[in-house]
Amino acid sequence: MTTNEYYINRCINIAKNGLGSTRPNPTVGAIIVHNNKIIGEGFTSNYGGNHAEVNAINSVVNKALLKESTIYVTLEPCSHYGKTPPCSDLIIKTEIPNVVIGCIDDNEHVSGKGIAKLKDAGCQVTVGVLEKECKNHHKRFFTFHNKKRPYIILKWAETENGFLSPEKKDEQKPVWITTPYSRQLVHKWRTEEQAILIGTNTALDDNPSLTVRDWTGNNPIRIVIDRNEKLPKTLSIFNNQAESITITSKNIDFNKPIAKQICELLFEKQINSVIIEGGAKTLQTFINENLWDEARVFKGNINFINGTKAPQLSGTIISEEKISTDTLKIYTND
Ligand SMILES: NC(=O)C1=CN([C@@H]2O[C@H](COP(=O)(O)OP(=O)(O)OC[C@H]3O[C@@H](n4cnc5c(N)ncnc54)[C@H](OP(=O)(O)O)[C@@H]3O)[C@@H](O)[C@H]2O)C=CC1
Ligand SMILES: Nc1c(N[C@@H]2O[C@H](COP(=O)(O)O)[C@@H](O)[C@H]2O)[nH]c(=O)[nH]c1=O
Ligand SMILES: [Zn+2]
Repeated sequence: MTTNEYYINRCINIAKNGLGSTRPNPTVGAIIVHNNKIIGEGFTSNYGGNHAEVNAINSVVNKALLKESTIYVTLEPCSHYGKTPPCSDLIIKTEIPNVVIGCIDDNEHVSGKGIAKLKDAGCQVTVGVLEKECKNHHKRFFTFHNKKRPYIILKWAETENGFLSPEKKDEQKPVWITTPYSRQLVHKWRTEEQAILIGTNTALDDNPSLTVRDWTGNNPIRIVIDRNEKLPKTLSIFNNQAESITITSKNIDFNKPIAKQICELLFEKQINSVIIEGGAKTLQTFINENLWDEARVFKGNINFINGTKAPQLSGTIISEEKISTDTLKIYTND
């Protein structure tokens, strides 16, 4: 790893602290280095707050050192007035001479303009350090801007013999296939996404609340498919712990492919990521319409004799790990 890569990698790690609280804005990480020493760090504040560069610059105790420093940042510094003034202007004003950038911001308001501004002011700018890793870190933001839809994560838990739920259930709650450790990880994931979506049968059969209880962070917006508006408002998904949106035949046409229409609806609502937690029909609908980016599939070590079969998916496995007695495989769609 080169020195530049080492520092950009640090920016990515710092940025992860802001995942889920800056939405729909990207969660950027920035550090300031003077003579091979990190003198400032920052990540994007909650939506509407400071950008990462501002937080990093503010955190430097001896501001006189800025004139001899390098600022590292995962995404091109902004050049436009949004909720805050342009970061490229601040870098120029504070006279930081060197700027190292992970990837270009292809949002039409920025798209190279931040870099041009910095260069025009005489800054030494290096672009594309750990570009792939930075683009991956900003995957929600890039998918939203380039594909005009949210980043879509499919998630389910299946038994060793491939079932999501048993044929018969006595109670209106989930039958747990995975261990509490995996469930805690799922709650962490919920904090990282702007929305969570389930199908009608899951809402009725499991009565899930879809909130974050085993981790600290924001609850996602809960979205449920309810073609005929038959779901009782007493279900936990409609409680006041988080926002809920219902997708009915009033806002989409159920005679046409629905995943595409749901994506359009979420794009209109500025939702840049969604985790789809089932059931089988809903997950398979998004797979069949090829509207998914990542699938996180748990296999627990129990079996059901019969029941709802797990979805069928083909993708590339990018990681496989053991979580207690569960196996978690992550697929990407490429
Ligand atoms: N192990 C796990 O990870 C999970 C397990 N589950 C289990 O899965 C079971 C539910 O799965 P499943 O029955 O497949 O149900 P879903 O939750 O996917 O709901 C499917 C229903 O949604 C409505 N819908 C209408 N159009 C569509 C469409 N095009 N695509 C999808 N849904 C549409 C339909 O209801 P209508 O006909 O009324 O309009 C349909 O029957 C439950 O028993 C639950 O316990 C659920 C989530 C995760
Ligand atoms: N059964 C099962 C899962 N079920 C999923 O979790 C939802 C329950 O959410 P909540 O009410 O917030 O706890 C449920 O409706 C379904 O989407 N998830 C898993 O990781 N492992 C499991 O074994
Ligand atoms: Zn900015």
